[in-house]
Amino acid sequence: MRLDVVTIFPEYLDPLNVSLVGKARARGVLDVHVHDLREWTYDRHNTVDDTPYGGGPGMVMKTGPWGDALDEALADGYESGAHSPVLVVPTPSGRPFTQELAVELSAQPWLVFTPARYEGIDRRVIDEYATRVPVVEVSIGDYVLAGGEAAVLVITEAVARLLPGVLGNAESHRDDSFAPGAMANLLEGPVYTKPPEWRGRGIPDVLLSGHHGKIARWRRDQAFARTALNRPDLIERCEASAFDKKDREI
Ligand SMILES: NCc1ccc(-c2ccccc2)nc1
Repeated sequence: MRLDVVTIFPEYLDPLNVSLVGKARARGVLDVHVHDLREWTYDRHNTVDDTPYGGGPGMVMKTGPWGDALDEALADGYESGAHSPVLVVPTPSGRPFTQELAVELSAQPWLVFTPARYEGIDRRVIDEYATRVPVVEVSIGDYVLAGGEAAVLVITEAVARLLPGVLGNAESHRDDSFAPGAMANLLEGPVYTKPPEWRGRGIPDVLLSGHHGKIARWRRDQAFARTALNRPDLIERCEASAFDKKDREI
C-alpha cells in the first residue's frame, strides 16, 4: 500500500517512522510519502490560507497550493506504478471511523491523506478531486482538533495493522474488540500476566483453572459487562449472548 500525506506540518507525521507502521515501511508493506504543502506556495510568506468568503472566524486553506500539491502527489504515485488512489479527508463532519472502515481502507492500494488546518480546505478542492478519484471524509470522533494530522496517525495505524505481514504471530487482529466473531462489538475485558500475585492482588481463579470453556465464558462475560458499562450502545449489535441479564450487573 502507498500512502501520501499532504500537510503543513510534515514533522507531525514522524511517528509513521516508528513502531508498527515504521516496521511495515521497513518491510516494504507500506510506502509512505509525506509532502509539505508549503512547497507549493510562491509568495514570500508561503501563504496557505485566507479569510473565509461570507465572513466568520478563522481562516480557510486556499485552493492553489492544494491543487498543485495533490496534482504532483497523484502524478508521482501514478508514475511509480501506484493505481486507484482514494482521497481520505480527516474532518469532524466526516463518516465515523470504525473498524469496518479501517478494513475497507486496508483493501485499497493507495490512500492520499489531506489533513487540513484552520477551518478546513476550500470545498472546491474536494469537489475537484471527487471528479477523478473516490473521496472519503472521515471523522475519528466528536471533538475538534487543531488539524487533521492526528487523525491521519490514528487511521494509518488502524489500517496498517490489518495489512498482511504487519502483525506478527504473537499479535492478532482476530480477537480485536471490533473484529467479526463471538467477541464482535464487545470491548476488551481485563487481562493478566505473571507474577501470580502483585501487591496482594491475585489472578481470577478461572484463569488458572485450565478449563478453556469456562475461561472463554468468563472472558466473554467480562467483555459484555464492560461493554454494558461503557458502551451500552454496542450491546444490541453483538451476537445474542447466553449471558443472563442478571449477570450484567457489575
Ligand atoms: N474527527 C477528528 C477531527 C478531524 C479533523 C479535524 C480538523 C480540525 C481543524 C481543521 C481540519 C480538520 N478536527 C477533528
